[in-house]
Amino acid sequence: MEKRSKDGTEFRELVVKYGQVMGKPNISDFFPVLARFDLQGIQKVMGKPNISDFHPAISECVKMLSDRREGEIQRNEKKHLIQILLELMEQKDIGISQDLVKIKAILVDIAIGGTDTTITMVEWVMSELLNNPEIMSKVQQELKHVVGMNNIVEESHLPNLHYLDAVLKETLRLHPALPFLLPKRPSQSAIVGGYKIPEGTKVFLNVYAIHRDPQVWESPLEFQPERFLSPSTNLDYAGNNMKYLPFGSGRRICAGIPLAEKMLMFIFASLLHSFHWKLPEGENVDILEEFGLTLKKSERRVEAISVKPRNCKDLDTIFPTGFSIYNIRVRIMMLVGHFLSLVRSSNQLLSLLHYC
Ligand code: HEM
Repeated sequence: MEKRSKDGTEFRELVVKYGQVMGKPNISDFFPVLARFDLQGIQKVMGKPNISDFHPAISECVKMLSDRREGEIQRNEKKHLIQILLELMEQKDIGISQDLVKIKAILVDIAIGGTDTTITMVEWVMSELLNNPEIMSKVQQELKHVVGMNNIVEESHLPNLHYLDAVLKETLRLHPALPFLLPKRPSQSAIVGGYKIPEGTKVFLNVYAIHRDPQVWESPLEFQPERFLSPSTNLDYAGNNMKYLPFGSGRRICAGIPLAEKMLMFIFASLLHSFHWKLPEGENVDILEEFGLTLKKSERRVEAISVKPRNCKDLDTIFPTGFSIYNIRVRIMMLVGHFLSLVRSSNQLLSLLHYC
């Protein structure tokens, strides 16, 4: 247990370090001729900026599961994501070539793409709700109506939680987890808006600025979930409307949207259904941002008081009464693992891989 917790902490620090270095402006991107001098020491800090940083952790995971695979399948136990990937690796007729390096790359993509972004969004959503108690109370009213106070939140309730959905969308508008998306490099030169973008240029798209542009958003700096409830707005995460792109757009759009959406809905529906949350008297959550690939809160530790309105055994295990937002970060790692274990059929996974 102690080892797992140490490995988890190291892994999390690695993911954060990776994000910080990837997001740092690098003079070599503007003057590639300087790249070999590594003037800002970015290459040095990063070591080898590729997935080999993650190999020990991922390799150990793949080996552990590969060793246990046979026995578990025979005992008809539930298959794990990695087991399904390993099985796909052995099938030749599925139209996707898998090898261990690709499996590791997929796991690293999931680890980097799926954890820090989700954790960061949990912090922003909770901060906005704590600063806007009347909005939190509306979400709780909706939960009372849709779920009822004698039930626990189930997956089937999620599509009916329209106001919570609007709160998440509004938070992703004001605080997009990846404010410049992921950098792209065009394979051909192109002219965009009159500017020539030479082939191979590193391009960042400033979604943060688009989401706060007064020409396309009314009162853009105000937190107003209602703007996502109007049928005329009709904004989703599919990246079809260029004024709202929290998950990007086009062929490199986030591969984990259904998982991310469901996790955030489930987490907040559960947290707000079972607990009342408030800040100590007279305090506000600071919403200052920290620069990096992921848009983090600069002050992470927010002490919120959670008052449990009723006994809820399952949630007690994951979220004991009186924990702070900071503690949620640790718990999310558990939840991401839990949700990934829901991807059980190779068909589901195959369709995911086709999109990756
Ligand atoms: C709230 C949570 C999340 C947010 C806000 C988010 C956002 C994003 C964004 C903005 C991109 C870049 C898209 C672009 O550059 O056009 C991206 C890429 C990606 N995301 Fe997510 N993501 C989240 C959760 C997840 C999860 C849970 C997974 C998987 C388990 C995931 C997997 C990926 C992958 C693999 C990519 C790279 C896609 C590619 O380059 O083809 N993300 N995400």
